[in-house]
Amino acid sequence: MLLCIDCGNTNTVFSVWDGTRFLATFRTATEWQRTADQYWVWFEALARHRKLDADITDVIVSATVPRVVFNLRVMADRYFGCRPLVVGRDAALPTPPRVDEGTTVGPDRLANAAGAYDRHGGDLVIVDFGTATTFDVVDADGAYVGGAIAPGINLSLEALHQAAAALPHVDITKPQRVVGTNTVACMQSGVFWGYVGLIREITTRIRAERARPMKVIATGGLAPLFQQAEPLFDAFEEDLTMHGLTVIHKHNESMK
Ligand SMILES: Nc1ncnc2c1ncn2[C@@H]1O[C@H](COP(=O)(O)OP(=O)(O)OP(=O)(O)O)[C@@H](O)[C@H]1O
Ligand SMILES: CC(C)(CO)[C@@H](O)C(=O)NCCC(=O)O
Ligand SMILES: [K+]
Repeated sequence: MLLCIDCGNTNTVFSVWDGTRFLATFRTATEWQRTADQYWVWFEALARHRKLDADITDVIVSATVPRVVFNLRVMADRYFGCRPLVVGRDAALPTPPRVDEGTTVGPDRLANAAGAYDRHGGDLVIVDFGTATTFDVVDADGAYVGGAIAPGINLSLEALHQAAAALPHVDITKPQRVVGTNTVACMQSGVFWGYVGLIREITTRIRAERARPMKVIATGGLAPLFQQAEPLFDAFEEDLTMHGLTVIHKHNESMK
């Protein structure tokens, strides 16, 4: 079985893929100091709790935090007896990205592109609501060809709180009104409706710049909240990055 690891700047997610479906998904905060043994103790305890009979033979990693790769490699070697495929380092992609020379595209964006192309074909914009909100553009042949990076929603709210003494910590929600009548409502309005505008503007401009119809695919925990307010996306894929990792793994297997 394949263990897919998506290490974001905020959260690290382990998903076990049996070749047809994901049997289990476990989430933990990303901490670059975590050792191979710590990962394994955490994973093994949850797997046992879920009575997961997972014989992991392969590991694939997307790490937006480069420092975690070393310990994940040690974990794969020590506990699963395998050498992991690391996206952006030793994993071949179904279609290589077309970006400026010397640019290192985030591995999560490359996985998103591979996963979305597999499910929807080409000419896509993927909107991923993580630590950052990323827009990934996928060409007709499945290549990642660029996009946009905006601050993430929780990051924007946190930045307000950090920088302004009178602004509290606030969680995102869809406000009833645009005109807030208290501090929290004002902050939620600014970030929520500001984001609706940001998403609409960037997807509209990408479509215009590329002068062709493009499907907009959303992923990440906060996507449904925005779709509720306005039809911004053509589809929502909960597990897009993970699905992309299985696609990249399969491609590498087929080349052996
Ligand atoms: N209504 C909500 N309010 C606040 N947070 C939410 C809400 N719904 C989902 N979330 C959070 O959104 C996050 C979605 O995770 P996702 O994997 O998309 O990105 P992330 O883990 O935050 O970022 P990264 O992948 O960059 O580490 C989860 O941490 C989840 O708890
Ligand atoms: C933009 C993030 C932080 C989103 O997780 C990640 O994809 C990343 O670190 N990217 C590197 C830069 C780039 O993708 O162009
Ligand atoms: K993510």
